[in-house]
Amino acid sequence: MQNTPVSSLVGEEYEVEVGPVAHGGHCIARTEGGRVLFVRHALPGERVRVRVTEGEETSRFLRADAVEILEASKDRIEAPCPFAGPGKCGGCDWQHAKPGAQRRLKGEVIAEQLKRLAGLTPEEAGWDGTVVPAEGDKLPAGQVPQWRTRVQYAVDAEGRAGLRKHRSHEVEVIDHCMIAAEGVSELGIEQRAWEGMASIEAVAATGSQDRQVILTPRPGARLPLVELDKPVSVLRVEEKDGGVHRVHGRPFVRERADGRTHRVGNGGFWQVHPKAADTLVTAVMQGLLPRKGETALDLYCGVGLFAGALADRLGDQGAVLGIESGKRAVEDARHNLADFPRVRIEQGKVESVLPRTGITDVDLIVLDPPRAGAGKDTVRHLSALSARRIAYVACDPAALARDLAYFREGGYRVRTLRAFDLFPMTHHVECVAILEPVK
Ligand SMILES: C[S@@+](CC[C@H](N)C(=O)[O-])C[C@H]1O[C@@H](n2cnc3c(N)ncnc32)[C@H](O)[C@@H]1O
Repeated sequence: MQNTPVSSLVGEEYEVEVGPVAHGGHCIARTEGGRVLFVRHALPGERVRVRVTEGEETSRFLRADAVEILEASKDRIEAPCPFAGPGKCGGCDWQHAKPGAQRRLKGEVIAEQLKRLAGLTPEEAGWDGTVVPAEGDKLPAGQVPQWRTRVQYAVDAEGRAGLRKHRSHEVEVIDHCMIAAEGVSELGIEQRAWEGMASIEAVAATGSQDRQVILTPRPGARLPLVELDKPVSVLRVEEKDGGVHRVHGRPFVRERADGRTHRVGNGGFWQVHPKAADTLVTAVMQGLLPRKGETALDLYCGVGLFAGALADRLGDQGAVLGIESGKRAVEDARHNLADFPRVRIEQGKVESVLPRTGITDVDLIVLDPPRAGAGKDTVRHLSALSARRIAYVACDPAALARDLAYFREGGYRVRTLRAFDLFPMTHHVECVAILEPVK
């Protein structure tokens, strides 16, 4: 009895010309019959043989991997990582592209999203079209930046650590992740057996020696005795409800950015690239140009990265309100910003807390929402607060472009946009847009 539906096209092969890059780490191609393919492991302009990985006769598009390169792009290189490639680790999308080409591809995706969803050209967005590498990431050919300070490993049924395959629960067992920061690699997660664990997150803080391992056991499994060579704190996560418990050591790590130390507890959010927090604070402050005594909002504030940077610059007469949904992140933000009496952090969702604050005007706004963006209602609310400038920090160019269109309806235009390659080898990219009211 065959499980695969008769109409499945998985495993079918086609020879195709690869078209432009699309959001999500793949390129667009068409079969001779005109069927749209999202092709991974290919580059624009190449001629390749693809094998379908997802899709049926009736699907609007098919997903496929380039399994043979018939005519290669000049941007192609041999993937430096042995675990990258069709059917293997899903963590990196552009291992097979030269670093400069990776940034160009990300730039093309941003430009396409801006055009399609916000009707903006790069010039209209005040963007020079470049995606800038983080300081220190321009390396000689063949070398890969070791930037991932937080790595989420999956564990297979035999207790071996690895990374998930693309759009799959299957684990690609690895002995080393090339993009992991040295502090993460030194923990040797891949060299140990992790029976009974579902996943392991390894964290190497920036600017302190704090290291943390966060274990999620499978239901009923016992925790392994974690004896790593370095002093490492260990947390345990309940798989069913996400509750986090301290096993030993501190329940937080200390991250340095913008000349301050930030406590980040229970595996809460912190920028992953070691240069990201400083890069983004600099871009936001250069865009907002805060003045002494101004008032500001830091929305989706995490442990208070931008709220602290703003409070520092607004001085004793200024005031900052941060809003963050994570309970533990709010506790950390309040701790991190305790030396600023005129900073307040509210816990809850921006969309429900912001209307309750009764705030009717503010000088500056920073928003750094999760991948889904802020959405129409929140943007409409923000547009009515008469802010002199707004900084929008975005990890998803599609959500950014959608929200920029809402801001335009609210009377704001993009003054400048900058893009940073804070996730080398993957398709992810970070943008900072600075908005101001249309005069
Ligand atoms: C991209 S992170 C930014 C954190 C912080 N700005 C930083 O750079 O460290 C987004 C944050 O928004 C929080 N969050 C997600 N949805 C939210 C919502 N609807 N309202 C408030 N906070 C939310 C998450 O818990 C996370 O801390």
